[in-house]
Amino acid sequence: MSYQREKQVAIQAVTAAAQLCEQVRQEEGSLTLTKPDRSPVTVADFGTQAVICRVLAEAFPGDSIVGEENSSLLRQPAMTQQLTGVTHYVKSQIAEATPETIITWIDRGTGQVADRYWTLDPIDGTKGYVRGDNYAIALALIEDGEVKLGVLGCPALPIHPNQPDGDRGVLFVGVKGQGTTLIPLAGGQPQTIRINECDRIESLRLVKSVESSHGNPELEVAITQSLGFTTPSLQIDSMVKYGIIARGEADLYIRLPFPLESSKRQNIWDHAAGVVILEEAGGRVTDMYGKPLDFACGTKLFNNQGIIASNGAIHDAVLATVAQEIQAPETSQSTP
Ligand SMILES: Nc1ncnc2c1ncn2[C@@H]1O[C@H](COP(=O)(O)O)[C@@H](O)[C@H]1OP(=O)(O)O
Ligand SMILES: [Mg+2]
Ligand SMILES: [Mg+2]
Ligand SMILES: [Mg+2]
Repeated sequence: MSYQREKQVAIQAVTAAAQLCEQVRQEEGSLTLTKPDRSPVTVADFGTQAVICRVLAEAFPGDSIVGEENSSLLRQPAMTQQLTGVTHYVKSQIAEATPETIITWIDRGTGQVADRYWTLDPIDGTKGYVRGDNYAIALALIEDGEVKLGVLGCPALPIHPNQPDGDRGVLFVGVKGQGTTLIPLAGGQPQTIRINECDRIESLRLVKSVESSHGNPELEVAITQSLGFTTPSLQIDSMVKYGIIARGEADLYIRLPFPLESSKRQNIWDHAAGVVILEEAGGRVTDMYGKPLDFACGTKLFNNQGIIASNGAIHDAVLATVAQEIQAPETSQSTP
């Protein structure tokens, strides 16, 4: 299958969502609400899920969508003002939107994992978004447990890695068997991207989270030291990290549980789009034991622990080092 129509619809949906997110960030004062699990969510997370689910539902009415958000917080009587805010921004993208249709569209994203389904993180890296830094809108299509298409909208990412103060706003688009392209969010020619082919250890670079509570940073640093990395790491929020490796700006992203034996598992929407984007650019993604990620078992990666995403060439060496380091008790229990 060429996935041509899926790709075109996903790009259209993510581009509209990126415009919404940037409009909210420019116009809103206080952005953050708190979900029952204490994690942050904003008017833009809800607006983005509404817009993307609406576009997908129109184009592919039979497809299930598994998204991060649902409307339960927004439907509470105390949230009327926030729902009005979401409606205002969604209307900029879809003129006929009403509070009622928006609730329906958001909850269109509470579907089940199926033989064919979409997974959506309307804003990945909400903390980065609120801080004014990087974030990603992440949409992926999965068939038979394999990611076939991934689109990552990265509105705050510089288009050219060597021009950090230049124009921003990038779409990464990966299609199984067809490679990965980078397209400026404002429009322009798709450009095929590849991972960094250089395997000189001293030039290799880790890309890591800004938020230290999201992984096991001391162990992650111990692994890169053991591998011999000397180039300072990049720090960037969200799944943008996958795109950064896919275009050769960094070589490795490690996300390990804390503590190591934690039963917590990663959400499918936090990785699916990044996996196909990086693999189609020449990279490799597995769990910390080298197993492929299993997107067929539910909303979380229940069959996988930890994530290793790399330029491919160093992957086996990284897995061997991870295996060594996780057996060293003094690093495995370190505080993040
Ligand atoms: N306390 C947490 N533990 C693990 N993951 C988290 C936590 N809080 C947020 N996340 C998720 O981690 C990812 C971003 O982390 P990072 O930028 O450090 O890579 C996002 O998917 C984010 O969810 P969200 O999509 O709600 O932003
Ligand atoms: Mg969240
Ligand atoms: Mg996320
Ligand atoms: Mg999110």
